Amino acid sequence: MTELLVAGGQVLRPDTTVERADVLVDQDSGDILAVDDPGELTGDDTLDASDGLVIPGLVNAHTHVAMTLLRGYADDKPLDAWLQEDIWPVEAELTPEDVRVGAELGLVEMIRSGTTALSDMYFHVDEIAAAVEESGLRAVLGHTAVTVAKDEAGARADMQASLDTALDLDGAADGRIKTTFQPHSLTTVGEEYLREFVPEAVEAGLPIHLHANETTDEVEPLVDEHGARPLEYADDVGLLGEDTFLAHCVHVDETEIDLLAETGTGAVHCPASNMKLASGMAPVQRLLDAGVTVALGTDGAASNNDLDMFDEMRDAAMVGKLAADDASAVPAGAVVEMATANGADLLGFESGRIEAGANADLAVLDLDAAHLTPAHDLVSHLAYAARGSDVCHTVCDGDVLMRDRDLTVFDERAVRDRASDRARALIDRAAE
Ligand SMILES: N[C@@H](CCSC[C@H]1O[C@@H](n2cnc3c(=O)[nH]cnc32)[C@H](O)[C@@H]1O)C(=O)O
Ligand SMILES: [Zn+2]
Repeated sequence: MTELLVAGGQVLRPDTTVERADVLVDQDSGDILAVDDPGELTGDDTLDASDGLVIPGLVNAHTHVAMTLLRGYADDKPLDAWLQEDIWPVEAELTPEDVRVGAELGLVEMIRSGTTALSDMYFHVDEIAAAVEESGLRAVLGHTAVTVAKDEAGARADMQASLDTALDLDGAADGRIKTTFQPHSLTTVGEEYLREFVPEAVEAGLPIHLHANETTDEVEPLVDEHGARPLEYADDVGLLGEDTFLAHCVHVDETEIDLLAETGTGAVHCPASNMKLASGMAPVQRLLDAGVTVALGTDGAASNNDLDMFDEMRDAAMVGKLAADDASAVPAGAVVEMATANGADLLGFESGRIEAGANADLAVLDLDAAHLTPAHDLVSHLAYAARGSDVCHTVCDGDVLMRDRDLTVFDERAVRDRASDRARALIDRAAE
């Protein structure tokens, strides 16, 4: 057994208190063996956490990781126009190789900013899985199905591809990859396809991930068509339940919040994307008060425009207060839980907590910085003052993926060069 000691630091515990402790990791099983007082534990190798804060690896519970290639390509537009006029035409030109390097770029960015698990929605998923396998990170992947603007055969094939991908890839990369069945949203997948395929996914035991209630444009047509709120319709077609998590949930009313709580459906809040596309402000404190598990996601890099979960925590706390008109809403501890334990719970991973028996997925922040001085409250710093670039070490499944800011996986320079070249060629192709 090879044991790694994360030594000399302060540690964020599952109850969001911080204490001086060492963390012992079993690198073979990828689990945390023990958390104990400084100096009590010994290991074969040491990761120096002095001047550091050891936190669970952050969980990005909703993203489109390969969209890094479109970062800064189309800004300052609302969701519908942004997707239809800019994003979808370019995505139609994406090759498997593009998706591979876009994913690699996003995963590099995640490792650099202390994210160790992601939930992704995209296509050419084999390429994303290969990149995740190489990265050492943990991920929930899936093929996203869209049926609007497709003939019946094309629509059914896309839904079937979502089912097949989820069944085939589950458990890949030694169990670091899990999967979800992914209808894109309640307005981009037709009712007949949901009624046909959702029961199959549930029967197969597949978790489900989709976009829901992101903009008012997604709510009103459904209310007109079904005479019910979107999440009542989602419940009617069998989409809600403990194995489902919904991205966004911006425009949800009290009935829908209760429905999420009653069915145990999770919500992934994406504050930066919601602000940038002017989608609206999710009622996060009301969701939390109702007992809904709320996690955090960056969404794709084209609507954020980075994959830094520290920004997301800060944005969630800020816009949560504004939405509730209450400065005590969505406090620091709540956003830290959203970005760690809640995300892990929705994704179905034993991570998100620094405790014996949990996955050894963690990040160490260097606290020796002007913007983190003084240190009245390190949980406050995590939510409001820290940045992804403060992360000095990242560990996932017991493996050190970044040590002293040097990546041990990927040739970062080569990934960035290839991503820049492919992004440029992609935009040129789309313009032809
Ligand atoms: N475009 C493909 C499949 C969709 S993959 C997932 C999609 O979600 C898109 N996406 C990214 N951010 C958002 C968002 O905030 N809301 C809805 N879709 C988004 C993303 O660009 C990507 O096209 C098809 O038509 O078959
Ligand atoms: Zn999205």
